[in-house]
Amino acid sequence: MSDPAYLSLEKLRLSYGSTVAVESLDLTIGKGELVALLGPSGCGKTTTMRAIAGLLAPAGGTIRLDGADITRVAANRRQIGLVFQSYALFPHLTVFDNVAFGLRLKGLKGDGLRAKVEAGLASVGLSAYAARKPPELSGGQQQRVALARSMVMEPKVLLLDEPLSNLDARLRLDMRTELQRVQAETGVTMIFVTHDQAEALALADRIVVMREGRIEQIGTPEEIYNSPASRFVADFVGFENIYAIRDGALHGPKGVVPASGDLPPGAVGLAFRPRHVALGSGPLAGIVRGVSFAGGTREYVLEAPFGTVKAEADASLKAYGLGDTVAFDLPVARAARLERD
Ligand SMILES: Nc1ncnc2c1ncn2[C@@H]1O[C@H](COP(=O)(O)OP(=O)(O)OP(=O)(O)O)[C@@H](O)[C@H]1O
Repeated sequence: MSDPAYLSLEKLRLSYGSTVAVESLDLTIGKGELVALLGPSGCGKTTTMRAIAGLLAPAGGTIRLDGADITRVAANRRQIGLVFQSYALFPHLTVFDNVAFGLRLKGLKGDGLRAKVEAGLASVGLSAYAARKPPELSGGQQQRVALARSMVMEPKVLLLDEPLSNLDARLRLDMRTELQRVQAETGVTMIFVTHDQAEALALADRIVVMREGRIEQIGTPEEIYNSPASRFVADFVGFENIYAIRDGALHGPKGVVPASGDLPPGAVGLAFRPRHVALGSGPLAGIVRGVSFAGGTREYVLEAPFGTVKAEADASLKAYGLGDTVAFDLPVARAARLERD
């Protein structure tokens, strides 16, 4: 990464009238990085993107891009591209003319314009569709046109708001690959917003988890997935069994959890993914209250004295039925340790 502080947000405060949406956000993004803003609805992701784009004036703080303070620079002079859902394509213009639109505004025409548009369409695999109009394209193709339309402007940063949310599962995968390829080929810095942890984990170099207008944790997908710092992040990334540590003991909703192993000093809790639960043997026992087949695995809901436990086992292993009593273990060594609530 050539510039580790290519885009920086410093003590950014964003509000709508008297409603404060983002409190005091500090974030540094490197040139060429692909960063995901991840968090539940209302946590301030879109508001942050709007401020970076220049569509919302900050109530406080500074935004710097490529060495310049752009906090008060107009949106159209920031060299920041947007692929927002609300930025729909022009339905009456061809794909070519949609992609050419911004370039024409900049005064480009003739062969120079044609070459740029063709290269843009080629980069998203849509060269053969130049003469079509958006209503004659699939949702995924339309999204790729929107991506090409932004990319031909050679932005310093490309912002994408929920880029995959309108696509079905198959197209989502294609578009993920497409985004990664475009990013690798052009080296453009990308920030995208999502509330889907799988999307963030699959695409991003770094994930910024947001909660109520603040940053909760920043890390690589591996760090966020394996070592959530707080109960909030653990819950958000699929740790189904989260227990608090109090007075030297692990507590579930209905009582003490007799997990095996020493509790880590300083932690406020432990989080186990369903697959961290060792099923079939161990000092604990639970009654199967739910079972579902998930292809490669079976997922169980167990009723234990300290509360419900979600467990997962390889589908090739012995299957348990509703009402069966199953021995299990919660090995502390497999759990994520939570530093904060
Ligand atoms: N135009 C507005 N006027 C007043 N408050 C707003 C406005 N837009 C957003 N908010 C508030 O600001 C906070 C952050 O909203 P924001 O849209 O940034 O969340 P988000 O994380 O992008 O959510 P989602 O995933 O639902 O899009 C919310 O509490 C929201 O109610």
